[in-house]
Amino acid sequence: MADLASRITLPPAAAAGNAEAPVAGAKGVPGLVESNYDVEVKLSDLQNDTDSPLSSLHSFEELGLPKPINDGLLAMNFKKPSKIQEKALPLMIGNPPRNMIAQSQSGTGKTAAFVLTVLSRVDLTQPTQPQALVLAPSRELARQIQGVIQTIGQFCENLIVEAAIPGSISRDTGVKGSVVVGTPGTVIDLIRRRQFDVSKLQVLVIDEADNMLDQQGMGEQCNRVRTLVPKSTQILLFSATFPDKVMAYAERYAPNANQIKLKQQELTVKGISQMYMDCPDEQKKYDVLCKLYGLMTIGSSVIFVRTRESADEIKKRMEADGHKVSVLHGGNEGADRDALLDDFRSGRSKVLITTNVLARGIDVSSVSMVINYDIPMKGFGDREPDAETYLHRIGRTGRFGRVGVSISFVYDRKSYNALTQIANVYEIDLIQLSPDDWDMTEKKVQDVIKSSRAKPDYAPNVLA
Ligand SMILES: Nc1ncnc2c1ncn2[C@@H]1O[C@H](COP(=O)(O)OP(=O)(O)OP(=O)(O)O)[C@@H](O)[C@H]1O
Repeated sequence: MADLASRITLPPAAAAGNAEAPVAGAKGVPGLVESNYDVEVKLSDLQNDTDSPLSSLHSFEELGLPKPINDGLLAMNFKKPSKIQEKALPLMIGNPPRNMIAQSQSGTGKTAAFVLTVLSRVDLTQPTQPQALVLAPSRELARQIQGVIQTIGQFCENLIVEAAIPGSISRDTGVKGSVVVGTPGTVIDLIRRRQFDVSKLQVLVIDEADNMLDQQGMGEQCNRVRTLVPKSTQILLFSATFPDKVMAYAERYAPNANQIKLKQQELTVKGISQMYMDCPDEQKKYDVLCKLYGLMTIGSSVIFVRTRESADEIKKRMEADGHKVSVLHGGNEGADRDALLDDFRSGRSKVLITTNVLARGIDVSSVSMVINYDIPMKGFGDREPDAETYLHRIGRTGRFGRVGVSISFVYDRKSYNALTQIANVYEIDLIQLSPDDWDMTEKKVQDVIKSSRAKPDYAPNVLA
């Protein structure tokens, strides 16, 4: 297994985020419980470094957004825009409205970029008339985005933000929000049952657009939504990844769009130290996972596995071995899923086992470690590595300048080859961890995680 091992040159991620000032997350988001644990980064340095995706030359005020929106940004403690916010916002809020296809690394503030556009377009003299629709691939992400809109929009009088996710709107009520955030299946059902009037829609945002427009997945549903909204609706497509085969379709979905794209080598986040563990066999993967438990609970951790069944199975085994873990996947009831994620956000649970359902978009700033217990593979045949999902999974850590560790487990030729291919796609050098030299493994992981200087109590929204 020489290929991966010979590429051990990634500089310690610690260098990317020298601890100093706490960074605001989506704190105080209504409906979302916030963590009392957080890590610190020197954001001011990153935002002045022009090579960083967090940098900008301008302030939010220079964008000319209405005062209530600027007040919301202040309340979030967003001092300066990130690069994607600085570049995309002027193009999106201008008139006449133009479509946008925007790509930026995970955790760099794409949500606020489209949320500010949505808020600048809605006419709140008609607060119950749906005017903006945001589509997301999971209920968890839809709820999170709803919370961000409510927080940034907290000074926008009469703003109503509704979630259109399974179980959120009963059959005898209509959608009564100026902004609606939902999952495609539920949104289509609501439109078909005439509970959701889309005739006055100004903006349609598709978050995680490459995933959403993929014809193997929710592409058909998103297409239907597109045909149901007015032709003049401004279309905004956002993601950290846009593989070529989806990009061609995206350009048809959002014609004449302004485009902000990244090169393949720019996609990884510098603050994430990407490591891998070469395990002797499948059984040892579990043993190594348990040994890592102490390191996982320095901050919070997410363990990604391939199937719901293995998620449940690993939870059972870990609990029997005395470890406290929780599990969230698509087989759980909606209300349970909400409660499980709220517990994880608040730090009540610190190790979350999940499937790809949480691979995209979820923003929990205390996550300092991501484990790929199974390497992500595409489709049913499991033949091809899923490089996009890998990037989104590891992007659950290292949010907005923070540092974090990802550890991918390999144990046979197939998993090893898959990880090698993923590393080649992004031209990344993975750091090898040895299951036989535990002292060194602990040191390598701790060096990164401890450099993020975990604080026991979170000081909400205060930037030094
Ligand atoms: N200008 C800003 N200043 C400070 N913090 C910010 C700013 N913009 C966004 N953030 C914070 O950065 C974090 C990551 O933002 P966000 O969730 O929008 O990332 P993203 O680019 O959508 O990531 P992903 O690709 O994983 O969906 C959030 O906690 C958000 O509150």
